Amino acid sequence: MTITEEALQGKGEGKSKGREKIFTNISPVYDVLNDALSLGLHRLWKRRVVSLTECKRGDKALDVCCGSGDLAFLLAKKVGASGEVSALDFSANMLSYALQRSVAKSLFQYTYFDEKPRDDGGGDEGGSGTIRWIHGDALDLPFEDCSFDCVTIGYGLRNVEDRAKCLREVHRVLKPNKRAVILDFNSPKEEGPPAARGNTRRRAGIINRFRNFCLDAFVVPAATLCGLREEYAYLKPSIADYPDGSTLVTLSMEDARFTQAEFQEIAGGLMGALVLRK
Ligand SMILES: C/C(=C\Cc1cc(O)c2ccccc2c1O)CCC[C@H](C)CCC[C@H](C)CCCC(C)C
Ligand SMILES: C[S@@+](CC[C@H](N)C(=O)[O-])C[C@H]1O[C@@H](n2cnc3c(N)ncnc32)[C@H](O)[C@@H]1O
Repeated sequence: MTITEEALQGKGEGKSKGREKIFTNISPVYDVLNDALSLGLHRLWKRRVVSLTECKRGDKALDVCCGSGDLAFLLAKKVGASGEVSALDFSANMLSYALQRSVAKSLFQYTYFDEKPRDDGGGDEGGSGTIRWIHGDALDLPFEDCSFDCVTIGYGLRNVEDRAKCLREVHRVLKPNKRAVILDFNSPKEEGPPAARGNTRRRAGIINRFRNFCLDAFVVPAATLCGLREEYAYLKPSIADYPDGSTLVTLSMEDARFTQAEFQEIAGGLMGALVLRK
């Protein structure tokens, strides 16, 4: 069974182990390939996610499926020194890269700026908030109910074994009337009566075909050069298996009991942000 087959069709523990293996294997090149293959645009998409959270200085933020920490670092700037970020992932390797980046960032701040850390307007005078890196499972968050002022998931909901359970956990740990924002690839569905949905179906087809062309022509070949063909080949079927925006909205409201849910397309429809309020 290939690593993709294990991750998508494995039974129980096997599926989870298969997915963990993918992210552990890609962790050394994850950031570099994301920057190269999205021409750095993924950073803008993540900034958009953090601004959609409405989180502010002094808040307590949670980044689930944090990986190498992109969203956690952005949240730390946003909440400032008086705030706090918890960043959780089930891959120890990904977390070790996040920690290395965290150390490098704090060294850089003090090495190049002899005065207090530069405030780029995102955080307090005193720089970024503290980040707690936690080795844990998105399906069983180790936090009390109503712990956080905002929650983010960047390219994680598609990868967890039980998306509804993950959404319920996010709802549980979020404070009332606060926001969770979930970023991932957009996977518009092309079915539906042709007459009623001509343009929508056509646009969905264009988005899906363009994305899959990029995955086949650039992403997987580049990953193959790094010896990670299988791991990146997982992207296409995992995106195809991911619900479209309206289905994610329905799942968030009806199963996870969010009071508000909205799906916002990003990057011309290639990506999407699910914006939820408890
Ligand atoms: C940050 C991005 C993807 C994160 C990501 C998520 C996963 O589930 C993976 C699973 C297995 C391996 C890797 C990942 C993974 O990296 C999005 C940007 C990086 C993408 C790899 C590049 C996608 C390119 C788009 C299809 C086309 C972009 C066109 C743009 C105009 C440049
Ligand atoms: C594509 S990476 C996203 C990393 C980061 N959020 C970003 O935006 O770049 C997906 C991450 O989800 C983590 N992950 C997948 N399933 C998980 C689970 N059940 N619990 C915790 N982390 C999980 C993986 O280990 C991986 O680091």
